Amino acid sequence: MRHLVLLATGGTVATRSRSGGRRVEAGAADLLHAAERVWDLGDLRVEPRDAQSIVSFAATVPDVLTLADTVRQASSDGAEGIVITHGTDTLEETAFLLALAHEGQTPVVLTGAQRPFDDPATDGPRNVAAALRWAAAPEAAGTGVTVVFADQVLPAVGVRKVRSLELAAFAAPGRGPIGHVDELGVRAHAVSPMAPFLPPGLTDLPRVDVIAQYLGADAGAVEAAASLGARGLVLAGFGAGNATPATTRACLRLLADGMPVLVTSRTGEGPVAGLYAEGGAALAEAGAVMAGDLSPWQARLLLAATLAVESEPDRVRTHCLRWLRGVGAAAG
Ligand SMILES: NC(=O)C[C@H](N)C(=O)O
Repeated sequence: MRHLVLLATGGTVATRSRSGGRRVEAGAADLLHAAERVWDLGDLRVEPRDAQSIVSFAATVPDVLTLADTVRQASSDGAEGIVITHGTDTLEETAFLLALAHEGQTPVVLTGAQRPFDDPATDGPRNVAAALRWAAAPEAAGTGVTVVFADQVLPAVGVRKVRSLELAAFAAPGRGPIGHVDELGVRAHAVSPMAPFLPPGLTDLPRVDVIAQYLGADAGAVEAAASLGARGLVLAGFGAGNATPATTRACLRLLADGMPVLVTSRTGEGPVAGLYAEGGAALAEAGAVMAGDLSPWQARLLLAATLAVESEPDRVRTHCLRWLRGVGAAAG
């Protein structure tokens, strides 16, 4: 009988509707009971554990680093699969950070819900049942951190919340789904990439700010980030990775001073490249890292995690590039 751990952290999947708005009230045991009513999980031994009890828009990097340690503990306690229930708002960031920390073959699977626990048509129990099924499947071994939602299995790297209220809330554009779990059972299509490097015991990560690009954006956000002590910047750039002339100039100044800059796209799908003079090409030429198809939010965590293990600018750059190539996000 497979031994799984179900770690509850909160999120809509665990909320009930109250007068002031939704509140996290259901724990891991409640979520497990509800999942057992969807599919017979009798061939699994699932141990419910309450890790946190928050909505995910209130979660912090230290919360996720603590969760990474909880996952390590569950794994060393002998869990053969770990399912984490989580709010959907920042699930893509938690999944990514856990992937940077996760080693070994034990599958770690995140799931959640778009509708509350007490909604008569809630999607939570089916998502949790599917996540447990996937975590127990031999196909999941070695796939690292994945997200199971609305019958799809998605890789941690590249996963994004793409719909605010619809049940199929997540996608991994250009990368997934890597499997499905439904009435037919578990079907795996490919294996998620994994390149962990985050050491245990970290309690926080260095500050990295995301700089949004929009029509006529000036240098203010870049300058503010630097003066607030950011150790690195991520540009949520236009198109294939461009920024306004003012933003580009401000970034070039910081790059010259040794501040690492990662470039992403605000479009939602596809890689970035240094194509335009005085835009992405100028940034790339000055040493900015084109962060492949990563979202600004996942690129921010890649840079922050890198800064936790490297400080010299060239080494930070090389480390990010190697990692991006390793997961197929950047051109080799
Ligand atoms: N569907 C959800 O879980 C959204 C919720 N606000 C959360 O992230 O906790």
